[in-house]
Amino acid sequence: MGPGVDPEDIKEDMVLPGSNIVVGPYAGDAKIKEVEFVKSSNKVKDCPRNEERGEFAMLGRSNVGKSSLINALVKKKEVALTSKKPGKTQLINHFLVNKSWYIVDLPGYGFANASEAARMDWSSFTKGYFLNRDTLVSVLLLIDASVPPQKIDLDCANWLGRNNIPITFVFTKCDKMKGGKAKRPDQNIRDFVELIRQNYKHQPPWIMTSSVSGLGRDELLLHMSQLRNYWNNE
Ligand SMILES: Nc1nc2c(ncn2[C@@H]2O[C@H](COP(=O)(O)OP(=O)(O)OP(=O)(O)O)[C@@H](O)[C@H]2O)c(=O)[nH]1
Ligand SMILES: [Mg+2]
Repeated sequence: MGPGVDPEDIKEDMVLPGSNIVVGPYAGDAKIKEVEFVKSSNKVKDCPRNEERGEFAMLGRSNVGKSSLINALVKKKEVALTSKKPGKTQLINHFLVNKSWYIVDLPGYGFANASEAARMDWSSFTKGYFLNRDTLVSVLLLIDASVPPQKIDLDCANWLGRNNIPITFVFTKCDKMKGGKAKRPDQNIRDFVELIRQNYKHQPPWIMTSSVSGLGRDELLLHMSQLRNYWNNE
């Protein structure tokens, strides 16, 4: 999994630790020098318009850690607002990085006490975004590694796959090593990757992260740099 790399040429030291991502010729400057909040939109047609700027959308269950991951990537505490209570992010929020590309914080899906109407609303709203946003480089689909694979995440992954929307699985909360009966993150990830393998012809990239320990941060940024450079050169 890496743009511009022939699968036959992959050597072990080209694979980023804690992932299946291969570093290839498109990998480049991954540093974040500056980030600014641009705007919140409640419709796709209100989102910032600039055909040159690729963007990455943070998607995942409510509370999975989307806003926290954005803050970890940009190394700022409160760029994106976070909360213990699900449903914190309600709009499409654009953050401009290095004056050249966007990170997009989206509302989470599937929080337990959302009404049916609110759920329908979520899906038409965000589905519209995915289907109509030409500058989308990749969706980062965040998956909570501290719980076993959830149907709602697999449904979401399958919907994106069917619609040919590029996706990277980003496992979050990999620092959570609770004992007891709960399975550990590494086992949950293995289970999830196996389920994905059955549904995809080509395995999408996946990577382990933690916004608490910083695990996977630099690797994810490097991955995003090669997706971006590939997108820019297409
Ligand atoms: N242990 C641990 N906790 C995390 C991590 N990332 C996020 N959290 C916690 O999970 C909770 C939810 O984080 P958010 O970043 O607000 O989640 P979100 O996906 O943006 O949620 P919504 O905006 O409601 O969709 C917060 O209490 C975070 O502190 C992580 O890597 N490790
Ligand atoms: Mg959020």
